[in-house]
Amino acid sequence: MEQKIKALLSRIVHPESGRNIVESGMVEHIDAGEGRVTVTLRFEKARDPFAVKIKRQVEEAIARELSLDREHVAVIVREAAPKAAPAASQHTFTGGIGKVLAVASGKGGVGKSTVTANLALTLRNMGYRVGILDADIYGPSQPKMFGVEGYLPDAERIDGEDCILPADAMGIKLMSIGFFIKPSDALIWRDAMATNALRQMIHQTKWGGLDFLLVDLPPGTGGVHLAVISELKVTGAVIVSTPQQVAVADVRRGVEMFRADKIEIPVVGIIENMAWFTPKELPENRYYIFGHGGARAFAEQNDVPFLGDIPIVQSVMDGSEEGRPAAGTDPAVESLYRSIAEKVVENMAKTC
Ligand SMILES: Nc1ncnc2c1ncn2[C@@H]1O[C@H](COP(=O)(O)OP(=O)(O)OP(=O)(O)O)[C@@H](O)[C@H]1O
Repeated sequence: MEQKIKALLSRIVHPESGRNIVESGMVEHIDAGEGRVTVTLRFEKARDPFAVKIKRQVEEAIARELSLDREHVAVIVREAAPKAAPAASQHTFTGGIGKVLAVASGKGGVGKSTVTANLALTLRNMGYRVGILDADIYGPSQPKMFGVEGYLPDAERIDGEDCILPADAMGIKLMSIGFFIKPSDALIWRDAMATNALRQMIHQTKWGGLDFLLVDLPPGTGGVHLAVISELKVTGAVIVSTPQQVAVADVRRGVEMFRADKIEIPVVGIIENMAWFTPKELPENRYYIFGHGGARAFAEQNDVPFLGDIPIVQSVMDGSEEGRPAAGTDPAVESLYRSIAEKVVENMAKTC
């Protein structure tokens, strides 16, 4: 039985090495019997970006070929310990990236990922070449925003270097930490593990030529922010806030983080999201549920440009659910984002 399993696993190839997983010694152990199979795979790299894909391929192949239920096939993934520091001479595919715009927020749930997706699509529709790096390790939502959740990145070899292919999300090159981990993994990830994977995603993704790379950061300030800042030359940052969040210390801390000594990343502006609500039947009415004007005042007091406000709109929420950002489908939302995107381009040209 073990030989039979080995034979079928030898058809599975690691996209980066190009060698089959049996030949390259990745199949550490096979335990077969009583209608159950357990396979232990060993990956040389910590957080190998292809571990999820290969694990799934192994499960599918065994279940299919041996006519077993999927729950009777267990694949254990073992990985090498993460390396403490990156290789100094690491090759990078970031050379064609023009400007890097970090999108940050003081707290979670304010719509930072939604704003990133809509802003990226607007820039794309204005004719720019755009990429998104979804670095929100605690809840990577860009794959869902663009309806590419099932995407499993493949590898390609260019000039002797391995690169990972990003998803094509409505003409935007999208690389997300969500392509490599299960949603249930996200919460238990520690910054150190995430940093290692992020570093690979930044440098190994085949970005090609981009005018803008938008980075969807986790909420708050932390290790991932520092990792992104140290691996990528971030040209500017945008802060997303809701009216009730705007005056609080978290937003100020966000601004201070980018402006800190030795970091010195210009804050391109602040966007107020969920600024008001207009019911469909009363299109002239605006209800400022969470307060009014706070972001503008904060911007003035802290010498940060105010980029604009976005109301609570059903189409924005539906767009995120359906994998089609509203800035590409709802003309009212499109025009709000257009005005914000123009200011972003202008402010980046001026200050970055
Ligand atoms: N302007 C808006 N109108 C209506 N719904 C919105 C708007 N902005 C965001 N939402 C909805 O609010 C929810 C949270 O948005 P999102 O996931 O973008 O927040 P986030 O700040 O990125 O959160 P996280 O902390 O998980 O990273 C989503 O359901 C989204 O569809």
